[in-house]
Amino acid sequence: MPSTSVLPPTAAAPDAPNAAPARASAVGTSAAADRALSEPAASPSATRRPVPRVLSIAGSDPSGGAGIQADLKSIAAHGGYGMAAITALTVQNTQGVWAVHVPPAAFLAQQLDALSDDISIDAVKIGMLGDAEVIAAVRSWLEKVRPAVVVLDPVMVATSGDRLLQESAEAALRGLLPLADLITPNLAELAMLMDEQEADSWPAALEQGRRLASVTGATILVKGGHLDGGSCPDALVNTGGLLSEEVVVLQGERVPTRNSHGTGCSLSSAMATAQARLGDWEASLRQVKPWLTAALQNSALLGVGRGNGPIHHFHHLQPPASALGFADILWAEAQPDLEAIYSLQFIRDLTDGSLAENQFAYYLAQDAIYLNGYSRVLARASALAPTEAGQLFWARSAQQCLEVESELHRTWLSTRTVEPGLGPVTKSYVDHLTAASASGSYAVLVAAVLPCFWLYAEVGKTLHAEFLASGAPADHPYSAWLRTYADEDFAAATRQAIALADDAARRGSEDERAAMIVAFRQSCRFEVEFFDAPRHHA
Ligand SMILES: Nc1ncnc2c1ncn2[C@@H]1O[C@H](COP(=O)(O)OP(=O)(O)O)[C@@H](O)[C@H]1O
Ligand SMILES: Cc1ncc(COP(=O)(O)OP(=O)(O)O)c(N)n1
Repeated sequence: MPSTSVLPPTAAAPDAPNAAPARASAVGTSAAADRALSEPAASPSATRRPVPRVLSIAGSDPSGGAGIQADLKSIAAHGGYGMAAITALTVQNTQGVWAVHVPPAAFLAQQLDALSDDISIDAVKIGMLGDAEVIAAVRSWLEKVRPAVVVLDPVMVATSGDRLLQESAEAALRGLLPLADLITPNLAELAMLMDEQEADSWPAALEQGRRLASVTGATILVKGGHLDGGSCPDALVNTGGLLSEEVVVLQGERVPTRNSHGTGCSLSSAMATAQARLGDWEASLRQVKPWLTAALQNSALLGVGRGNGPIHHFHHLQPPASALGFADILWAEAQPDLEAIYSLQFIRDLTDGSLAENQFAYYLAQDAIYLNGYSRVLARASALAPTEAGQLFWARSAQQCLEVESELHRTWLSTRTVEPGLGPVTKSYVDHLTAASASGSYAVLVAAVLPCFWLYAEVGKTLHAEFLASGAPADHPYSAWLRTYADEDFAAATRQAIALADDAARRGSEDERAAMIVAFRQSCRFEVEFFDAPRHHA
């Protein structure tokens, strides 16, 4: 920990108007390098507040995972009072950024002045800036109103690959760096700020971080999110003696999830808030990193979007994932696909009875082919099951599949004319299940076969309820089929399959559980495609 004797006096009294000490103006000046010693930014005692007032100057992400929206959640999750001045509006969801609109910089300047004229700001987090004019507006405000904690996340390109800062503004962003106390670049941003190649290893990243710390005088948070491998370290680097050592590394495990949308935004605003409360960067990172890891671990519970989903900022207000069954996590993962199924034309037409007969016939024929392959895979699950109850359940289910297949041919398909061929979606789905059965992992196999029980039962229950709610019209062409969805035996079998998956997850390793989620998600995706296939291939 830094001794208080090396720390300078307070930059601004907690309730006094924000003061504006002189700051170095460009990267690479010796004044900038000296700053860490002469005026290390966070002046602990004065900035420590039970509920710090934290301003985020960043872009808006309407999907709520990154930008201002993530910052406000992150600030609140760390006990701060959040404020937001919006630099840019994005058209964005979990799959990418589709457009960016940057309002006039003068309007942002007005917002910033209105805030600092009225409110003592304990910490500022700066995120997406968009263009050079916005950077200039933020810069002149920072030079005027110098909050005690300034965290700069040099947002340039989203994980999706979309640009969030005009290329022509990169030099202006470099010029802003010495005004920050903490800079939180990811590996690509770190390389760009140093005008060097991206680091290909953790030691190389730390070296690059050290160079950036030395030219800016700021503390650098080097992030390991984009590294390969099972670990995910972060490090604080300061060459001016602000930390207990020049480089302080915090090890961390990599969470096997693709829900990493907004991790950088959330981390930087959490650090700004924690620093305003604790006045110590190391203590702040020690508090923030485990929170972020848990927010990633619990992200599946949110079930937001079909791409890189957001993290769960308020996971600590809910039972932790470990207290929930693994099946709850799988169910959260399935929600986007379930929603996709309900919005399919095939499902809507089947429910209201307007579905073309050839599409229904194609669906039935593919179902029969699928059930045959599915039966073989269930038989394999029976062979691998660790308990007799599991062995019996999967064997019985395999047999029932063959019985339903033969019933389909005897009744539903006997009066219809359909091409008997194996459709592309059916083939891909069965191939995926067969690959899971060849993986040798019972847990992965059970996760792969589960959506066919679970999503089908859920969709069936909903469709049947809608059919009854519409008065169960006698002339509905698919009424007999919709009534089959009410089968209580299938619902009971589904409950048992879920319980067996839960049990398999409990017995499996961490890696196996991660592989279960991947296999389950893939099958959920195939469930959507299976219902959509008649529209394309009938
Ligand atoms: N899969 C993961 N598991 C654990 N921590 C992660 C994971 N992905 C990112 N992080 C953490 O999220 C934070 C943001 O890191 P990073 O992804 O490198 O930045 P950015 O979001 O700006 O691209 C860092 O603290 C990093 O360690
Ligand atoms: C409005 C907005 N600001 C920043 C980002 C980038 O967020 P970040 O946390 O750096 O990382 P990803 O979300 O790209 O993983 C954004 N997307 N939108």
